[in-house]
Amino acid sequence: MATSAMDLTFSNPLSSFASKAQPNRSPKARAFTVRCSIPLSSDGAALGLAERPWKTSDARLVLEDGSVWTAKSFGASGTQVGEVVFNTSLTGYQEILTDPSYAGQFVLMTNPHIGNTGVNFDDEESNQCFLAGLVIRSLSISTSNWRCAETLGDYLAKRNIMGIYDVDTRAITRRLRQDGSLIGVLSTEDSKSDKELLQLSRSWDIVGVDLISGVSCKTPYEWIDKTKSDWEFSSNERDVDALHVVAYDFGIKHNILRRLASYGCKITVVPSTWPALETLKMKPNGVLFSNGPGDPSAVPYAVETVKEILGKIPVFGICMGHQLLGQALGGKTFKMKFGHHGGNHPVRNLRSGHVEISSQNHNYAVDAASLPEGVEVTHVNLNDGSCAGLAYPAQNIMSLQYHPEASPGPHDSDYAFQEFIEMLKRVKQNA
Ligand SMILES: NC(=O)CC[C@H](N)C(=O)O
Repeated sequence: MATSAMDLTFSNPLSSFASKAQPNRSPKARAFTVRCSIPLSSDGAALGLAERPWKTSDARLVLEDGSVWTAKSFGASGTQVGEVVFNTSLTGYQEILTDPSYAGQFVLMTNPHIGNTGVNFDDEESNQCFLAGLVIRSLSISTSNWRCAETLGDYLAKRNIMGIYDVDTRAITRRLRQDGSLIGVLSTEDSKSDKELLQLSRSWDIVGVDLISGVSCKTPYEWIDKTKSDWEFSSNERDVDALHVVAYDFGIKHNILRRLASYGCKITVVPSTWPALETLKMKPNGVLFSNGPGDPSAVPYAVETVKEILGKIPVFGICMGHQLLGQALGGKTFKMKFGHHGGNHPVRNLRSGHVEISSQNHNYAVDAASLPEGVEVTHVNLNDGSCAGLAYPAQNIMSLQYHPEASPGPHDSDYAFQEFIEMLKRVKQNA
């Protein structure tokens, strides 16, 4: 049946409350617009019944444990293999889709309703979607957000990323919690049997694979963008005499760079294979080792680079960067059962005693017991007691297993950037 895209404007039932509470709010905020498709009869008259504005073809997700989950497809079609992980964030699916650390993984969102805010120009965490695919319970029939530029389905289709909906995400999450992360194959191709897909899932692995070389930039570049005014909740002190930070791109999220720029840093982003010697020649005030996908044990060349820089320049490691630092200091990393993926992980800062709610995305962790003397565990994940942060003050080293740039997620951990800046200033003053 033919459809006609149209905008429907509704008055906001909360508008009288909103206008009393925030008298300066623009009148626009009192109405909202829903983009939807109305099925048309042959003579073009609207029938009044909403029809789903995306194609609905059948898809299967076959897990390595032999289970087969039928679903509807959106985004790209085809056959794709990857590791299935669940993410408990309630918001921020666009930042999650563009987080390069998800390369090789299917992200299953536990929040059942996804797509309602569409996608926009501001929330990209990188220039590409590197994840294997998106698994959700229900795809929103409409988008209603003032920043929306495109529907989620169109966005994924253009980036050739597969998505499925109408799948029992609670049941799969329980299975992953019980059995650990599983490899899966997602397919829209009827010609492939369940058995073939199962074989494919069992012949693929994510452990021991270097995934950072596929997502890192190829040549160095300068970064200047800052976070917007809604992030000015902390001091964001701007130094006239800017601190120069070299950021190793293992799959870096843009908000890490935006936060550093907002704190007054001049930033040079370098590829994962950039020699330590070249970095030392640049005489930066600090080095950042970024987040990144995959197994930290599969990238010994990156650990070597970190080792060559430690003790010579103050460093900050985030997520993969933290794991590489742990290894460079002589510690070990291990694969967790199903990892931490979400915007609601409680972490205790052991120095201040404060608990922060943090944004996390990792499947590996540093084994705190393997770390040499002098290395301090500064943060602990309160869900499972795993190591969430390290410091080695004698060598001006600090790191976090989670995401202080909080995109998406709560801003509780932003102070870590301030601590990094203070460390750089201290070292600079004492030089
Ligand atoms: N966000 C990240 O940097 C992830 C680190 C690593 N790839 C892991 O899964 O543990």
